[in-house]
Amino acid sequence: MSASKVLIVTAVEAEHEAVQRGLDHHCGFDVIAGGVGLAEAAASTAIALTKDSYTAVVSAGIAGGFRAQTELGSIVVASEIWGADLGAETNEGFYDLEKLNLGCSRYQCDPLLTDKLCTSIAERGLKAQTGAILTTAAVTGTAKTAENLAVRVPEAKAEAMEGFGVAVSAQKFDVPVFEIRSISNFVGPRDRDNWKIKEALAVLEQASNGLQEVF
Ligand SMILES: O=C(O)c1cccc(C(=O)CC[C@H]2O[C@@H](n3cnc4c(=O)[nH]cnc43)[C@H](O)[C@@H]2O)c1
Repeated sequence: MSASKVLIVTAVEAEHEAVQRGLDHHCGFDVIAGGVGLAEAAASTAIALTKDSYTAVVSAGIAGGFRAQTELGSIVVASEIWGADLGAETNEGFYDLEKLNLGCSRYQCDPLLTDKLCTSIAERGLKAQTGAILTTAAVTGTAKTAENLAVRVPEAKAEAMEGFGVAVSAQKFDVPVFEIRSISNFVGPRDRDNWKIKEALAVLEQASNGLQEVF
């Protein structure tokens, strides 16, 4: 069986450093800060995948949690990665790419490895759960938008800005994709002053250590 080599893609340098600190050994893991947003993440992931071959790709970073579903400082491991903005707004509601017959707007993550990853993270004393992670072009800033997303995707646990971009590039290279997010804030009215970024980065560091048991 070939040795595993995992590409971990964060958005910003602070997340990149947190993931690096969490890995006891870096062999078998390449960590890059791919940039903020779906486009940057997709391009950075694709470039990395042309330069080396990987057995898995992981989108990792902080995220907003849906208030009824998560706690600040907890971890969400994606069972599904949604491109939540991809589609059309209509008088009858939001039509995703599947409904428009224009392509794929969500990726399923391998359930066995997703569950193993969630267990490995929980064994480190962290609160961890699996669920859908939405990728949005912007950080939700109102209660109405948060409600609309939660109604449209009841299984949504978290919202971030890169996962679907990482997933699209991974899929084009036929590499399994995963996403792990530490919850820094709640999805809803913009409350930037109460984001717990430092705490979420510390949790991301601890959770990253769990990657070594799974991959
Ligand atoms: O609104 C601000 O002033 C502000 C200040 C610092 C950071 C931001 C961001 O937009 C961070 C986006 C960045 O972090 C991830 N993230 C974290 N929480 C959320 C969220 O609730 N919704 C979407 N993305 C989130 C995201 O993946 C980006 O990498 C804003």
